[in-house]
Amino acid sequence: MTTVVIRGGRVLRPDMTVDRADVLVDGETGTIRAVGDVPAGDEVLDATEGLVMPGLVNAHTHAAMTLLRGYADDKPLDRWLREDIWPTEAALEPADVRAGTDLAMAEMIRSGTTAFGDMYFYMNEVAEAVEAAGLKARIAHGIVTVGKDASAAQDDLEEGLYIAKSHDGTADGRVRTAFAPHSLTTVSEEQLAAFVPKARAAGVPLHFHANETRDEVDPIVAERDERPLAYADSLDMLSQGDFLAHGVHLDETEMGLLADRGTSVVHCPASNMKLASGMAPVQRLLDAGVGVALGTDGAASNNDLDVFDEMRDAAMIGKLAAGDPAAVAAETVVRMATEGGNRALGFDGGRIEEGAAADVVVVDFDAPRMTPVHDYVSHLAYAATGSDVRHTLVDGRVLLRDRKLTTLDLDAVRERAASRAADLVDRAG
Ligand SMILES: CSC[C@H]1O[C@@H](n2cnc3c(O)ncnc32)[C@H](O)[C@@H]1O
Ligand SMILES: [Zn+2]
Repeated sequence: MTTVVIRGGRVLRPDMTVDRADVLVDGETGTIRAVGDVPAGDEVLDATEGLVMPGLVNAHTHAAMTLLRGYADDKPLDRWLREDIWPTEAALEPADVRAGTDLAMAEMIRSGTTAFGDMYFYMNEVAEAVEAAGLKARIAHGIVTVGKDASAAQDDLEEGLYIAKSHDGTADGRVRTAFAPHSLTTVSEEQLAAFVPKARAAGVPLHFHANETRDEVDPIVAERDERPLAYADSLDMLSQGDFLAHGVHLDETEMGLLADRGTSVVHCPASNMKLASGMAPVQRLLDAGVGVALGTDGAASNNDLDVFDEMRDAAMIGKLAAGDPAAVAAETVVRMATEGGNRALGFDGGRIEEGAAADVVVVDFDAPRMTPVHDYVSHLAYAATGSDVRHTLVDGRVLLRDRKLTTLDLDAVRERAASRAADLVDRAG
């Protein structure tokens, strides 16, 4: 099957207008061949009462944390990580990560995500899982050296570099990589100074958590008498193509630095709310010219991987943070979830137009929740959920057809994930 016609629906154009059009995608080249009156294809997908739009991008997650969904809730970040998450993750095995990642991808494909940014452990398994499921991902081994002896820390840093070098461009270019020190407080200055240049030499971007909580920012300022992103910049950690997660507590100078350097911020509104980390200054970031994408963060701090929810949350909390209902408007969050995510991860999706990557979803507009339709973009931002997604395609390949996964066996994936999660929690004691 090389060409697919998506027939009978409306199309969300790059300028955010909507009109009646069919779309022809080419599974050989992975691109959109035509939009409008299109010739016949090898396969037809029905889009009646649907909207054809660019696939959503979940630009910051820890996919296999689906195994820890609902395991520990209602604590602030630092206590949640130290008391619950890190002790349990210490018992992770490679097969857990495969099972949790498969579950995450099933959830993401079903809710219209076509690419994700992942930072976790056992990333050889993640690369294999992404290749098999057909999604796109920029993956990275997450490096935490705090609390480790010198040799274990060195191994962790080397593993981060090895994963970045060995998987980049695999799966026909669907798997890309990054170098991912977990944060500015969990990897030391000496280690960052030694390894960031190696990542630069390897030509991979950086992905790290930054400015997430006051408890993380204040000690950096107290110890160094400089803001976290000034410190990161001094270590060459802010470049074009790099992306940092959260960016909640930022001052104007840091926002200017991000804009100047071309570093994206992945806004994670649900995780920031659940952990009470704070309200990111999203409209101010956009006004400063910073690229902003959306991420769910891991399923343990969200607790789902639905980027539609993230759009709605981003719009709602963005207005609250700005004290302005016009801030972070519907069109803005749709752009953040599509173009912004692709830009942050360095993929070429995000537009329904001839020649663009065929990362495409069809969203049903026939649910009571979506009726009437005065404004399609309004519904995408404020009313739709992942359960409204009918079809998902990546590089022109159908991964969800009429709500049924084509590359993952959902029952088997759920069963394996539930069983590995139970064993993991037992092992962790
Ligand atoms: C070293 S792999 C990634 C690491 O990050 C942890 N994590 C999950 N959510 C967050 C968050 O919001 N801030 C910081 N770190 C987070 C995850 O459990 C892994 O240990
Ligand atoms: Zn995270």
